[in-house]
Amino acid sequence: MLSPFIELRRQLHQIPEPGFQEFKTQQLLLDHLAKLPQERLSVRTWRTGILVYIQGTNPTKRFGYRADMDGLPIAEETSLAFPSQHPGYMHACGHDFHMSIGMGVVSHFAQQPMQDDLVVLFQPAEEGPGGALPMLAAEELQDWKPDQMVALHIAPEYPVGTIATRPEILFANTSELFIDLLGKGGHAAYPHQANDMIVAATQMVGQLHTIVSRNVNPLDSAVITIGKMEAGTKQNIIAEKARLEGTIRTLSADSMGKIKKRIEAVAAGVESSFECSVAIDYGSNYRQVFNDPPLTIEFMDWLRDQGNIQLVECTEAMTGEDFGYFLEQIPGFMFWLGVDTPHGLHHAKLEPDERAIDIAITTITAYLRFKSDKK
Ligand SMILES: CC(=O)N[C@@H](CCC[C@H](N)C(=O)O)C(=O)O
Repeated sequence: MLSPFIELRRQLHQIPEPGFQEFKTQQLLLDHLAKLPQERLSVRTWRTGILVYIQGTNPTKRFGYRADMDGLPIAEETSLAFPSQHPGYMHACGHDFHMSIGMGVVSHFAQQPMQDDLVVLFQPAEEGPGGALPMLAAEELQDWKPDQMVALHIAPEYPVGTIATRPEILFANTSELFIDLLGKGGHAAYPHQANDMIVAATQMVGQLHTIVSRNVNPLDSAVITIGKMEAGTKQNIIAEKARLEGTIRTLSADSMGKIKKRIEAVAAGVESSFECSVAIDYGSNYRQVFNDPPLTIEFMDWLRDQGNIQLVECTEAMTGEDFGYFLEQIPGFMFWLGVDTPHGLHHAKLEPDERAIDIAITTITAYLRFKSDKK
């Protein structure tokens, strides 16, 4: 028989929704919560998110676990028997796993409470525009703010039964990047009477790709990726507009500032050489995920003592996570959970191994109980 949390994951997998539109997801989670023993549970909603308070038996502290909720605009290409029912949307970053693990943690402590209190947060919009910062500021969280936070992210590259983490920086600083170029359209046969924004945009992409290699210290990692490019209406019309959409990733906050200055200089150059206008919008920006060193080292030592998990001390990743905002205000850490699949995060064929769900629930509940009993 399937574990109830694998079943829940399969239901969640079928209803991926964009950030702050996780309406069905929220309802499904609320329905699940309603079926649990209610004596120790209090539930609040915030926008499309949910906050669950589980009262301990003799609390002196409040722990927190955070799961993100949104899906991605990817058309699923997996061979799963329970694919997305929302065309063009997919849980391709494991948030269906993160939520079902969160529900597993709630369910465990609702039935077998620990001494301390626990708040489990189901947070919308991690992929953008970012739910963590407004959730942290929300009234609903103010009197429930945890003293320590933990979160996980699925990791396709590690076998099931593996946990990878490190003290200090785990994930990078990120900034979204939206660039709108406006020139002059015209007839394809009269290029001299127009300013072609396809040519300007492709030149600009080339120049943007020199920034990391030429302007950033090679010992300080950074990434600029343009993931989307839009321009033109028809093959014989010169494009008046073009739009580039991308993301910037850096390990140091200093490099993020430098890169933005260079992007603005490149934009000014494109404006003057193509006689066009270039508008830049940095969208939402996420703080690095900085794992509290003493808590992370304590967790890693505890994991080693358990003997049932393969612990990897990993390097930093250039992925971003708005959980970084939680860690800026509340000590804690994030870790990678091995789900062993050949396709990476944000891939249409991502098929994480579901055995990792129960492993994560067992590990997190045992760790929180160890922390709670350690007084
Ligand atoms: C773990 C993961 O894949 N996170 C996302 C976070 C998105 C950040 C933001 N919307 C951006 O694109 O800069 C990631 O893409 O790393």
